[in-house]
Amino acid sequence: MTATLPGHLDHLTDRVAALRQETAALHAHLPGNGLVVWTAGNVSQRLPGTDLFAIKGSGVPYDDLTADDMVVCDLDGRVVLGDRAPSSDTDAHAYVYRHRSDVGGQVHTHSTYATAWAARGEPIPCVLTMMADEFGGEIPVGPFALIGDDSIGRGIVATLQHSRSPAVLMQNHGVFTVGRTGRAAVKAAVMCEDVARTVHVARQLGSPLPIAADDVDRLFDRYQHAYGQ
Ligand SMILES: O=C(CO)[C@@H](O)[C@H](O)COP(=O)(O)O
Repeated sequence: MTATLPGHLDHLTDRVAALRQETAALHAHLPGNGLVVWTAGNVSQRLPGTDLFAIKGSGVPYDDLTADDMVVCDLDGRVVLGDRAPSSDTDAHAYVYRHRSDVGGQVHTHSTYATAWAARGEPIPCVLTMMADEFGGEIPVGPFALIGDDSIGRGIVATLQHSRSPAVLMQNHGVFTVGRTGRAAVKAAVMCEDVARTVHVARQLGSPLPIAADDVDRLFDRYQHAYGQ
């Protein structure tokens, strides 16, 4: 239990407080979009330019989440601030932050449709323009990994190395997403569930049509670089 930052990190006090507040607030999007039940899932965010990140305390109900329930850890997963035991996935998130300097936020959910694909170990094929836009191809499947150490993180990093997708379906487990910010990772988790559901329904009706690889590239490029304001 550490109620204040260690002395050498004193200068980060205000930024860490803001990070904990923002990370707590992002969690509301998970039950809000039907991506989790009870205490499943978590969000983390890196404090930019530092070796720190904030993550949900383990097993804390979403209704009760406040900034004080966000545990601040270093990139080895050691707690530097917080009264709670950190998320079961802390070592996994830490591994991803250590190996992906471009990642500023991560989300984990057990959202129903995407997790049903994970249970079968089947990637979601790129058959929707929205998938090309956000994921740049299929949503890949990572290996089965036990919970509690960095095994999940290793699977995430290894799988996403060969993909433009910010989401990976960890086999028999669920969805893990990465983003430049926590908000971007939340968006990827919301969109992952949406396309998982649509492609599932399409498969009940027939055979979804793949999108040609060069069209996937064009769609991805437009959405990533020209879409929006
Ligand atoms: O599935 C897992 C473990 O990967 C978690 O999502 C749990 O469902 C929630 O764990 P905490 O973050 O509350 O420890």
